[in-house]
Amino acid sequence: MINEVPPSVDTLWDKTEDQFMKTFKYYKSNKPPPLLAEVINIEDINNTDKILLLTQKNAVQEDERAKQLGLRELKSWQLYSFKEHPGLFLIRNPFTSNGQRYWIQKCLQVYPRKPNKRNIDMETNVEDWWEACHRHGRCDKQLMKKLRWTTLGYHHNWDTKVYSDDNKSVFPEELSALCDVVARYLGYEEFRAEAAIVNYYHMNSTLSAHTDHSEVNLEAPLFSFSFGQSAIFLIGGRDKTTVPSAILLNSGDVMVMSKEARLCYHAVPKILPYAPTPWNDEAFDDQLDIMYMKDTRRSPPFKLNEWSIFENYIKESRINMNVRQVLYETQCNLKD
Ligand SMILES: O=C(O)CCC(=O)C(=O)O
Ligand SMILES: [Fe+2]
Repeated sequence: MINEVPPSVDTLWDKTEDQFMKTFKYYKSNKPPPLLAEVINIEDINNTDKILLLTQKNAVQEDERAKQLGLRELKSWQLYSFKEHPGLFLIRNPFTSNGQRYWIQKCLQVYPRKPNKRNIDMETNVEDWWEACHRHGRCDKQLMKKLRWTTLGYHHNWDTKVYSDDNKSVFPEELSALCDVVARYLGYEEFRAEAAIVNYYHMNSTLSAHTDHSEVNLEAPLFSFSFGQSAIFLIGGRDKTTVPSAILLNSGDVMVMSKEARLCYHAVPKILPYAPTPWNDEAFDDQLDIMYMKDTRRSPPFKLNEWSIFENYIKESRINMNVRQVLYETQCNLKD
């Protein structure tokens, strides 16, 4: 009788190895730069059999808020799913040019204001970061580069990873409406935007492997909006032994992590320049009749002639708005 060969130490090691980290390092590298042939790019879908176009134009119900939020008609949206990642969806840039400008402006001029929390709070107590960056007609590049995140609604606690009813501010109405439109499009009628992290990336920034599990309700989807330069987004499995897929996220793209994908490891190992400038394509003054843009309560009126200062930022940066529901629909706060 032939003895079965016991699994070698090598094979055991392979199974438990941090495959995620290996892939992360590969894409993060500058010398040599990574090859992009394996990266899933929805702008080049003929090149991949890993995604499916799901859009059913006839079945889509329009939402009258879409235009006000800088979104195109819902029937023109392209929705993709990923064969290897159940629950992961990507809507290819559903924003108009003015829509992109509007959200970029909100993320720079409005969301990083107190009482929202920011990484820079450790070293400065400026009320209004964007204003401080542009005081006296100058541009403080050093302060500008320092902002890496700001949190909205229930503030993410980076140390304890636990949300608290005592640590939240009002969630921006327009961002909640944006998520509501996207959530309904996907059949999530009950979704409530309650917490967001706005991430600011420069060309050399990365975001390491993590899962987002602080929310009480992990059954609700997570909505991720990307603007500016592109990112290689990695998504793997529930632990780091799965080799992750690499997906290119471009300006305007909306990624939705639901069900299984909501629990999976993900990361951003690389920011890549994005040659098109969709925020310029058809941005005209006469399209600025967007209701939320006229909302002057929390943000100054949107002025097109100011766009150049936002453009200077976004042509060398990426912004990601990462929005979550924290509670179950039956809860009003964490203590319920
Ligand atoms: O920047 C991204 O695309 C992902 C951000 C993210 O995963 C997070 O904020 O938890
Ligand atoms: Fe995340």
